[in-house]
Amino acid sequence: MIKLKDVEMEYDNGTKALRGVSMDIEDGEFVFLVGPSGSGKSTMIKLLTGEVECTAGKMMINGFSLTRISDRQLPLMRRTLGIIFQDFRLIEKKTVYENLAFVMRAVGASQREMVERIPYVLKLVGLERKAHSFPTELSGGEQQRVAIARALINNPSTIIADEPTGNLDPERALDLMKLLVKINSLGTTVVVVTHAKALVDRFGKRVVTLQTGRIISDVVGGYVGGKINGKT
Ligand SMILES: Nc1ncnc2c1ncn2[C@@H]1O[C@H](COP(=O)(O)OP(=O)(O)OP(=O)(O)O)[C@@H](O)[C@H]1O
Repeated sequence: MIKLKDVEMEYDNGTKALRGVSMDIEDGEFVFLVGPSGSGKSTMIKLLTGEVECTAGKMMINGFSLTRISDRQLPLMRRTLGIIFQDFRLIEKKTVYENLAFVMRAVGASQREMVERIPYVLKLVGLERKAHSFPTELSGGEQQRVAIARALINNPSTIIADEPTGNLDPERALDLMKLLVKINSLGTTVVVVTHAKALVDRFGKRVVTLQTGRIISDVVGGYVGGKINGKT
């Protein structure tokens, strides 16, 4: 579970990126985080992943209190998260299989666990036939699916995706969102930051809208400035 209480984030130069954000995300929820440029979405992702610390307020992520987390606990908290970046961040000199094995090895998985888990996750994202391809041999949509497979490989309880459809054409973007919905239906909490409002509208999920560092709307099935709960 993710819990934010009166969270503020002020950067060193005095910019207040978040101004008193409170929000709960239950286990198993699917949440879109939307808002105009500069509204604080990336800052929120950085806080959730422990990349930066909030300057006021309280945060709990999957049982860890981020406001007083130790250096020893931070990697353990991060293991509960699978993070999907817009620019994929795959290792180009490794095959798809090796990219995934690398991440499993980092948490001490055995060869046997890898041989079982990697084909399962590749099948889930529809890439079972690309295990031995290199990232440069894949389309943008396929590379993004490898990035999703990598985020899932260590079975995190929460997936956090930062603009995952940013580099994809509309059809691929829709497929990718459907894949995230499928992953969510298998029990993983999913938080997606996106600009793709048209896509968000199609799914009828919870939508949290940020504006100038504040939550201005938190509804199921729509976003502020367009349709809310299916009504205009
Ligand atoms: N490292 C930083 N130092 C100072 N100010 C920052 C820093 N990163 C972001 N900001 C500022 O914080 C505010 C929120 O930025 P943030 O990147 O979180 O917005 P965003 O909603 O993700 O925007 P976009 O959709 O354009 O990516 C902006 O005013 C931005 O200029």
